[in-house]
Amino acid sequence: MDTPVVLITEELSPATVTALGPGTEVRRCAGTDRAALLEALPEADAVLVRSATRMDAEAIAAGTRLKVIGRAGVGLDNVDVPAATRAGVMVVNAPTANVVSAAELTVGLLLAVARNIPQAGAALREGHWQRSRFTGVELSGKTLGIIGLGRIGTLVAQRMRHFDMRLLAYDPYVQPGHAARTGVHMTGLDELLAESDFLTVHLPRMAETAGLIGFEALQRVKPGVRLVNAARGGIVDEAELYAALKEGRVAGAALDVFAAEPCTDSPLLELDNVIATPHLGAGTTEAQARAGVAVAQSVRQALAGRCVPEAVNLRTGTVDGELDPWLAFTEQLGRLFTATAAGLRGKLLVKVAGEITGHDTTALELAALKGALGSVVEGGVSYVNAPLLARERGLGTELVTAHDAVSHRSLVTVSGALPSGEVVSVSGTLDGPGPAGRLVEVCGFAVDLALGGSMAFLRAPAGPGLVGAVGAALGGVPVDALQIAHGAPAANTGDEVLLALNVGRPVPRELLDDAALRIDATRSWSLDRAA
Ligand SMILES: NC(=O)c1ccc[n+]([C@@H]2O[C@H](COP(=O)([O-])OP(=O)(O)OC[C@H]3O[C@@H](n4cnc5c(N)ncnc54)[C@H](O)[C@@H]3O)[C@@H](O)[C@H]2O)c1
Ligand SMILES: O=C(O)[C@H](O)COP(=O)(O)O
Repeated sequence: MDTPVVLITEELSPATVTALGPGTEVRRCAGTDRAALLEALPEADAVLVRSATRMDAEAIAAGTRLKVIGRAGVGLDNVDVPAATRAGVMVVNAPTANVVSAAELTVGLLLAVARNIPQAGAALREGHWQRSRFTGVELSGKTLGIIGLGRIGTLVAQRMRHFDMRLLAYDPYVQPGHAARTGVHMTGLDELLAESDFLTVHLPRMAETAGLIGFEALQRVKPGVRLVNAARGGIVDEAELYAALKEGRVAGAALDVFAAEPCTDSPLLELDNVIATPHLGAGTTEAQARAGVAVAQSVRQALAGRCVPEAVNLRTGTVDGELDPWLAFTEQLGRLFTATAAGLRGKLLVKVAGEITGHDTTALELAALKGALGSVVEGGVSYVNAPLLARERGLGTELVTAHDAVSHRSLVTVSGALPSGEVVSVSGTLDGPGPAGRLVEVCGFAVDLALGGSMAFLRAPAGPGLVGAVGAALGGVPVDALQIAHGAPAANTGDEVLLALNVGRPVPRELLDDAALRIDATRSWSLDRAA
């Protein structure tokens, strides 16, 4: 396999590259240079971005080899996650890496806007010792209205409690118990706006929140309120804020984020009662190291073809290391299922039994689906888009678990019913000899063959001379193992047997047809080595 190319499009901590390890080729381009980005993406297996690189549908489509987009930070408003999902590209972020830094910056901005610290410092540098001009207000005893009580909002609340502030929050999605534990009183937005001396915004930017603090909200604020936004630009309407600041209804604003970034020419920057920072919330050595390393580790896993449970567009639980080999194995079973069923209809049932059920096996359902769809869907199937592709084809999936795997320590079975009602199933286990895992059942026939590489199967009436006839038909195809399998006791396999073969190279269709003809096979199929 070629060394995967990881494209880094923004300034990331040096620890990020170290965490990517030696098995990747790191390339760089400026994510804000659209032409350079679109030119570099077709050769990238992974792209690492922060908030300034627009990974929209066009950029994702340009990344024809792309397997993963790593966002070294929280916000994903610059990544078109649905477009990535459709393209089978995993999206990973580092949702907690910079929250403490963002909360600490918010505390700094609250203090700065209360005490005019940047303005006073700038005046002093210009030679003006002006004490009364920069008289501020205390935080103690005032009410802080927190809009969005998620990770950062909560950290801000925890910190501002120690400034003796009364804490209100508006967040319709937060459980009252959580707020109470943080010492915050939940209110409606109107009440919060009317009562707060300071407002701080900690929402994601999305359709519902864009412009939330606009004309109407700013009409309802307590006169003289001071506002901090270190979340996302555009949640506070900049033109309306400008008007409110000019009027004095809002006494001051501290802004770390802007609707369009970089932003150096906003009229807001001309106002004395506005202080501003250039999107510095995550700008600490610690946050950058944490975000870069977390995302690099996820990217490595994704490039190794593993499930990354932290991926935002992946439907799975935690994946224990012990489950890793079962993922690839179950994918193989999924491929064999499709070859055996000669199609996919209705529902794919994934049964996991035995010791591995001690782990969260949700990912095995995805693995089976990925394998089952892989050979029949054009354009690449990944853990990410497999559920979507299945839904589009009307294919359902169900995972069932059982403690007891009967004669194996652990067993995975992938099965489904054909329109005729016939049930197709394939079962295998990783227990026992051989690294590839063993195929132990095919449609009720008990086999014991290595699963992997190329295989061929013929279902035919029992009788003498089967092996010789098949051997003669396959001619020069090297046969590593051949078994005549009989139906398991409870299986409805009639008087038929299954000839199952491990072969050294794919069996050409015409040779398999010839073999089938010679033994009156009712069905024959093959599985080629996975690409
Ligand atoms: N300035 C920076 O550098 C910086 C750094 C980190 C994060 N951020 C931004 O800060 C914001 C908050 O980050 P977080 O990690 O706390 O996110 P989070 O998801 O933990 O919290 C967001 C909260 O907003 C609430 N919410 C969503 N829609 C709402 C609505 N319509 N009304 C009220 N509440 C609503 C959610 O219930 C959630 O509790 C994000 O936009 C993130 O991108 C900025
Ligand atoms: O969403 C985030 O993580 C912050 O806004 C930080 O963005 P940045 O990585 O571009 O600094």
